[in-house]
Amino acid sequence: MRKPPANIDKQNAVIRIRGLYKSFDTIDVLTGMDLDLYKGENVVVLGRSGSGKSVLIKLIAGLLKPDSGTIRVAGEEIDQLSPGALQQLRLKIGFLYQGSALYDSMTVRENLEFPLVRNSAHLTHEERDAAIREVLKNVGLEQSIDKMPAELSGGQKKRVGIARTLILHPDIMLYDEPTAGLDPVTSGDINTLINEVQQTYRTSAVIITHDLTCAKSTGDRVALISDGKFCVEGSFEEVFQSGDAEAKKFYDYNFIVDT
Ligand SMILES: Nc1ncnc2c1ncn2[C@@H]1O[C@H](COP(=O)(O)OP(=O)(O)OP(=O)(O)O)[C@@H](O)[C@H]1O
Repeated sequence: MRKPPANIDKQNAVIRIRGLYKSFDTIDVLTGMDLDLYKGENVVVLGRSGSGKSVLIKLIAGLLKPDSGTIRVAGEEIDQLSPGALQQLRLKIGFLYQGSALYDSMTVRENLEFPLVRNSAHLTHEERDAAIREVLKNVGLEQSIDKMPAELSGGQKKRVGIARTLILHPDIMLYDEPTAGLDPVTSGDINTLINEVQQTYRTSAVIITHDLTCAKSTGDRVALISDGKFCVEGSFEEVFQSGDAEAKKFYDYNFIVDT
């Protein structure tokens, strides 16, 4: 699948990262990374295992602190924010964790109600119910409202995970390997959903993945990490026709589904 064109505002960077460094003990993970994510844009971040993709999105979400460099999210420099202000900013960010991170002992409805009760306490019971039904409809899972996570397939769990982040209407989505562990057809459905989310909710997104089909299908721009920074970025074709040695290795060992 080819990425449908998006409405991107190049004058408006919702994430701006400059000179980002992050180390753990003796490992230098990010070594001076720069990145802009524009309003309405999906950027796919590719990189080998251990190259720092998850560290990058945890830094963006304020879950880790940088050693140096700046990260501006929605106009705020996150390192400078008080805990309360960071909490407020986080409401603008939807984070889809690799394992979807659903509460196993709660139904789908309860999983979606949880963030609403915590963060939108003013809503009435009826308004909460309407919000849950609307978001489930938008991810194609209205019928599963009373199911337990154990009764759902991997793809359905991802959909509920996406619904749970969307219910707070985030401006920015961070997808951590959204197709990992899914078969190619279900992965294709998730890629389609990521693009629908971009259009319906006007989100900007960072999508980290190893999956080049996902990159090609969902990325308005693709950026490849090597040695702690981006070695090449551009459209999918630009990156993989660039002649960059890391991009070539990445491409040669991937299986791309062309539908
Ligand atoms: N909290 C932490 N403490 C110590 N080291 C960490 C921590 N988080 C990440 N690392 C290290 O940082 C490096 C980058 O990890 P990261 O999870 O970002 O890789 P990744 O590119 O997401 O890999 P994968 O594709 O396998 O998920 C790894 O060497 C990892 O061991």
